[in-house]
Amino acid sequence: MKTAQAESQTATNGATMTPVEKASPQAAETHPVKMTARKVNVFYGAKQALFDVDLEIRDNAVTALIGPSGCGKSTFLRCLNRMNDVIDNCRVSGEIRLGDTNIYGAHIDPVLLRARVGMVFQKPNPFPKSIYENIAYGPRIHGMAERRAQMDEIVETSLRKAALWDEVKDRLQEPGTGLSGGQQQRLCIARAIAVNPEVILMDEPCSALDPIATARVEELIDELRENYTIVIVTHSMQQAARVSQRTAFFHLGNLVEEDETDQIFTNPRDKRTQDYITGRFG
Ligand SMILES: Nc1ncnc2c1ncn2[C@@H]1O[C@H](COP(=O)(O)OP(=O)(O)OP(=O)(O)O)[C@@H](O)[C@H]1O
Repeated sequence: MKTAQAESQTATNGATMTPVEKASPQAAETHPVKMTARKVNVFYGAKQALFDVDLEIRDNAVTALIGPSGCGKSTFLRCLNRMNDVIDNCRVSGEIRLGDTNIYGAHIDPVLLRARVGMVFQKPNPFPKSIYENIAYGPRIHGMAERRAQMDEIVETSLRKAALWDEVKDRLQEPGTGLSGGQQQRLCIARAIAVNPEVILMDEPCSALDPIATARVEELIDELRENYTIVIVTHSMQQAARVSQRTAFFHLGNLVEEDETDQIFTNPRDKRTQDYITGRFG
């Protein structure tokens, strides 16, 4: 695990945009709220990992979750599509809404929820199937295509949205695992897009990628926010500054502050945030 200071010295290698160049046509605080967390507490057995987290996640914006290792970023991310349900000893309390829907309501099917709130993981994890089948799998189990031509269209559209189509259109029947790491990660993003999500969660999506592949995925994230709500966990403050409009800083299981990204990095309200962004602890 790199310290914040080491990170700040190295992470710029993958940059295509600096914070000042970042396109921010409109302050994200004016965007409608897409997801709302209220008094979220998470326990792994007797150990509490999150404490009364309140957060509003804005539509058509990228929200970055930052903070030192073990502060609860991934735990919070997994609350947003109930991925913590699959961890045996994990218990979540509080309320999380997607639009008007309480996602922890008794009537909610987590499989359908995860189509609306998709996830991209740290390590690219394509299925051991063809590029085509990686994309077609989700739409098929959700009954989204009756005919082959419809499925072909979903596959092409998803790959285009993930900026991968031109690189793979002539080898759709080849294994997804044969792509480069960066292409595999874009394939995983295409796979998430294929089931028409509203929100895409990304847990350190570039940590296994080289600087060029990182830059490509960051550009893609910037394009995707036009149509999706994106929440990204990152250890890189440079990445948070490059790709996000809102940033939430976590420390020891508490959400310390959340604001416009520029505000967090130039004028944080809390001393803990200040200490973290200046590399005093990591
Ligand atoms: N499956 C688990 N079982 C028990 N404890 C867990 C589990 N997952 C996470 N934790 C604990 O919960 C706390 C928060 O972990 P989490 O992975 O959410 O932090 P993080 O900020 O994402 O860390 P990192 O930056 O290192 O990935 C940590 O103390 C961690 O050890």
